[in-house]
Amino acid sequence: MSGTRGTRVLVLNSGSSSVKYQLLDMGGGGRLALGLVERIGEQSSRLKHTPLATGGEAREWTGPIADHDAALKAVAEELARDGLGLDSPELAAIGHRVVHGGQTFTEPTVIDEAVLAEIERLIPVAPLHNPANLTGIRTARALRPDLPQVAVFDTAFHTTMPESAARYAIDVEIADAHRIRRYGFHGTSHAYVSRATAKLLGKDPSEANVIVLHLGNGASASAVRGGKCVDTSMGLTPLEGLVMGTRSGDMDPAVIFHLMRVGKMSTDEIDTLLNKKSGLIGLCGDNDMREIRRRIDEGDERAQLAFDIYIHRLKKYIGAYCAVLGRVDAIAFTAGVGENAAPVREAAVAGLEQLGLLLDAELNAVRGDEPRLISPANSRVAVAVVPTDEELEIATQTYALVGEESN
Ligand SMILES: Nc1ncnc2c1ncn2[C@@H]1O[C@H](COP(=O)(O)OP(=O)(O)O)[C@@H](O)[C@H]1O
Ligand SMILES: CC(=O)OP(=O)(O)O
Ligand SMILES: [Mg+2]
Repeated sequence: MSGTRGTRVLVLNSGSSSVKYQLLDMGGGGRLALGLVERIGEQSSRLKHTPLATGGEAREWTGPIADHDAALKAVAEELARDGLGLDSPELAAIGHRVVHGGQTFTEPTVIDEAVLAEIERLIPVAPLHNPANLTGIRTARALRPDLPQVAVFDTAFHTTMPESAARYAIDVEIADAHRIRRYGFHGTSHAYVSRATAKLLGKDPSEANVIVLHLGNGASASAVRGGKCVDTSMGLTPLEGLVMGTRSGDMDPAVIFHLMRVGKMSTDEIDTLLNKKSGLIGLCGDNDMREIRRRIDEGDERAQLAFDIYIHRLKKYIGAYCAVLGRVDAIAFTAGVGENAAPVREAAVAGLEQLGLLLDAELNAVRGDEPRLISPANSRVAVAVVPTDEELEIATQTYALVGEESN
């Protein structure tokens, strides 16, 4: 069976309300198709599918897509229209992004019932993500029960964090009994981007110290020393750290007791408040950085305040990780905001000359899909924009594992 397997890998990156996907030929054919389903669960769900293999035009439609199961079936239909359907014998495996792997999963893992049960057990510590990941896996398994399905965990890259960074300063027995520690997320992106940044500097990853700022809807920073993560901003769950689209990031935990005792809010209400109604959307009503910048240009003070709080937090993490690493070779901006929002990069680095960080305004304004430097030659620390590619990284890890297993 394995000898007849093809070389294609379908990657599914299921977010809380979206699915990003890519079909790649790992035998040298590159990307065959990619796309995105967003606003799942709303009336105006949107699917955008780009059939790269056939050189066809991107197809786009909007309409209600109820859940991740329906989203994946819609994706399968689009792929089938291009002759790239999930029934293809050329498909070697399906790779899934899984956000929380706890301490159990430190490597890409072929999914079986026991793996599914563990991902399900971890739902309380990734409430926005693991349920969507599970639905994606179950639907994909139903469509192709014969194919290996591989989970690639966001948490895996962060398992090298020393105990001094991974532990909270709480009672050790209680922490261990409940497996409370800092796991970190977006690890596939931090791994890919830190390596790509080293390459941009002409260094081997084992020689480069890099701060990666992954700024998407969820956002996290990591300190990577010689290719290994030594600290990251997310913790037990993807709620800690930076200000995000809808999540608060760092806060005095006593805010929660106060909301319970004085605000009379329930645990679930507070959970929803901090995960879905905080961050940029809580501060100004918008979580899309494009919209926030547009409002700032019109003089909107709430949008300006949200932006300032977002930048203040980001700066604190840059400073902290300079201290953690001691020597920093580069800072890399990535993900939707990091790759596209020049004003965010400019504001985050402004005033950090003492830390060796300079920005070239003209380079910062250039748009592009390739990794690029945005600092002048005399900047002691290089500042870079390095587009992430979680799907490619997941495909690479999936194919390596499936190839290994079939030998
Ligand atoms: N041109 C742009 N300028 C500013 N922000 C942008 C731009 N394009 C995308 N973004 C931001 O990127 C975010 C999505 O980033 P992405 O990495 O795709 O997030 P996720 O994977 O978490 O859904 C959007 O919410 C938006 O704020
Ligand atoms: C872990 C996490 O926050 O992921 P995302 O940015 O996709 O929401
Ligand atoms: Mg993302």
